[in-house]
Amino acid sequence: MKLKVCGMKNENNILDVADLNPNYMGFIFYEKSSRYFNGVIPELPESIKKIGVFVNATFEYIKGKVDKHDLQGVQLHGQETPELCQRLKDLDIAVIKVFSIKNQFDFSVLEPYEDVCDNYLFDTKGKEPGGNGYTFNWNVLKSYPSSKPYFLSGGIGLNEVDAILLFLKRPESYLCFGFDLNSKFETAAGLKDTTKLNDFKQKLIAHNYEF
Ligand SMILES: O=C(O)c1ccccc1NCC(=O)[C@H](O)[C@H](O)COP(=O)(O)O
Repeated sequence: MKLKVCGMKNENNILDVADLNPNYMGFIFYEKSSRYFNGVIPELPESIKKIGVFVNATFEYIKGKVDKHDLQGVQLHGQETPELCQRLKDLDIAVIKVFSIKNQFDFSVLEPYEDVCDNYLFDTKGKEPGGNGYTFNWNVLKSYPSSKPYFLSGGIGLNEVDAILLFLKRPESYLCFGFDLNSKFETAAGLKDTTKLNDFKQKLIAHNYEF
């Protein structure tokens, strides 16, 4: 299992979260977000991939942030085209394309992205392009047609652990390779509660899921 902690903002907090050794940390480069990242990312262990989160940004803007912060991947939350994904993939970084879901989803929209991104991330459709803080109907993923591993995201918190354990037993979850955690683990926008994050990880480890 992979753990991604998204919406990091504060340098000391980034280092504290790094001690939990998540597989990915997300930095939001979307100015309208309360988690907008405008700082310097401290040196992190190589095992933690730095992911930049963007919403309908241009190639030039994204590349600028990739170069400046030495990002290993990007997560695209808007209506980014397959062509843009391909250009970003050509930079030799991971491309995660996000699709937002509520109660239903037309999976045919994934088709043009199959060869141009590494993973999908399924988030909750809401007022904001991300960080809405509530879950979507995971039953929708029963008809997931792709063989690409995906992240489950959207409103995941400690209260969701039991539902996650049930979800992971279902056949459609075998391509779920990680969880993206954000607002449910915050004490303030962009400030993560390491105790809660650790509890989440340990609860899954206690059920024999490895990170
Ligand atoms: O978190 C934000 O403020 C945000 C704003 C705009 C685009 C993406 C954003 N977050 C990206 C994420 O990966 C979040 O972790 C994901 O949307 C789930 O957030 P939450 O529902 O708070 O768990």
